Amino acid sequence: MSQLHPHLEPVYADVLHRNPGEAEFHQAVFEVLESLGPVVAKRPDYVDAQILNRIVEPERQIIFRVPWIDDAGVVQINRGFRVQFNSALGPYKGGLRFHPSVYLGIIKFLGFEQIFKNSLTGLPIGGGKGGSDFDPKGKSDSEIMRFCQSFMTELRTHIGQYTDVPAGDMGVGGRELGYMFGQYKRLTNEYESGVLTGKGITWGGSQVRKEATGYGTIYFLEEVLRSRGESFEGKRVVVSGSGNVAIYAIEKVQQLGGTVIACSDSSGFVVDERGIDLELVKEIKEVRRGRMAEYVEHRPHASFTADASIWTVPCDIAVPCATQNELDEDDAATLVRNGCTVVGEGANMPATQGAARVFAASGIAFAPGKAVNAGGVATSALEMQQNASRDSWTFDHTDARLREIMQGIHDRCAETADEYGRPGDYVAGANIAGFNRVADAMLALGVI
Ligand SMILES: NC(=O)C1=CN([C@@H]2O[C@H](COP(=O)(O)OP(=O)(O)OC[C@H]3O[C@@H](n4cnc5c(N)ncnc54)[C@H](O)[C@@H]3O)[C@@H](O)[C@H]2O)C=CC1
Ligand SMILES: O=C(O)CCC(=O)C(=O)O
Repeated sequence: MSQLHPHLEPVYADVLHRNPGEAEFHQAVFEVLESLGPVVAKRPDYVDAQILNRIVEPERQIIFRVPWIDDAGVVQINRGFRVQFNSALGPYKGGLRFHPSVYLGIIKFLGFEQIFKNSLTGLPIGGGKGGSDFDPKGKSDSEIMRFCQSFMTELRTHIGQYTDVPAGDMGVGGRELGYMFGQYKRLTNEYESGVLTGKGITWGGSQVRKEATGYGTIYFLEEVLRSRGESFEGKRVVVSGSGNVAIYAIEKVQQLGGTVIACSDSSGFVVDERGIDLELVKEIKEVRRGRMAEYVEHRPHASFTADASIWTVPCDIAVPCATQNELDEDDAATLVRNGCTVVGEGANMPATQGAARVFAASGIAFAPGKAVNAGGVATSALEMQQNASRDSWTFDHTDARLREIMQGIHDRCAETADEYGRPGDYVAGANIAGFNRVADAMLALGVI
């Protein structure tokens, strides 16, 4: 707490007191407050209007029962969540996560991050997040469908194109969104395309949404490299994870001339010095829904290592794209020692606070998830635009918009860091630029 500005210490103390046991939420709040000292010093009106105390309290938190019947005919019960965190800039917007680790603290950390991320896009979207402790691993298609239908039966009361627009996150992709949209349509008797994003192309989705978080991550890092007079050409890159974000981050690195030599899943990591065979990863993960260990059965020169850290693999650029707190202080020190010069968070909060401190002290470029991975939600906002105008843009047009948005986010972070006396500090730049836009809107809307 000693690193916080005196106006911010009581805000954080209150968060700890009011949200006991929610470690990830505490971490996400601390990381933002840590950057805001210069802002509160400059803007006493934010302090007077209690903007800080208000922004850390969700506008609404919904927790509900999700009963469903498994293939053996046994009734199962999961818990569903939707945290509608802040709607100063637009309807709540953020994904749904299905993972056994999900509890209120995870959803609140993700929803809190989403406020600033969505603000950074410059688009009219507020912040929210949801999900369930349902574990999709090993479930049949029919079980996934029954779960999604039950989840949506309750969620539908709380969402809508002008209210709250969910999308995918871990464990929620095109298949799950399809089942949820189908159930929403059935319950409401309306084809309200704008209620969910990440939809399939034939039923109201946008080109590039599937690729957007991964591509956007690499477009952001391309700008980081450009600002240092470098490019992806010839760079050795390590990408953790092998899900939606990781797969399309790998694809874009390869298109830009870099070599991704390692990727992972929760069981371990693969190293392929000839470059990861992305078609094989897509086949294993998107089609077979299998494990990364299967990779080496097809590429015997590659290696698979179970239960160890992927960050021991020497690289120029590290892109964590799996999950929160997957890269700790020791991993960060190893990366720096091995010559890594750029780290960009494709996942939400993958670096621990200790890791972030190591990166900051080492002077390497470290760019936070709320800026780097904002391309997913930005393209969701483009999907909402297309739905509202009953339009459908081409892949190239949408991709060009995404690239432009990511360049804008990069420049906004870099310029804000300069303006607040923290040149090169993408963490401070992202937190301050994201916060200021929301704070100004909250001031204008009065005490609500
Ligand atoms: N899907 C999206 O549009 C967006 C996702 N994100 C974030 O990106 C991250 C990944 O999300 P998705 O790719 O959508 O999920 P996903 O469910 O498609 O893939 C997650 C991948 O991470 C792996 N994984 C999980 N825990 C791991 C661990 N401890 N070590 C190594 N691998 C692990 C899984 O095996 C899987 O391959 C999450 O932090 C998510 O919140 C952020 C912005 C948008
Ligand atoms: O596309 C969206 O609405 C949300 C994506 C998301 O969950 C995220 O940015 O973490």
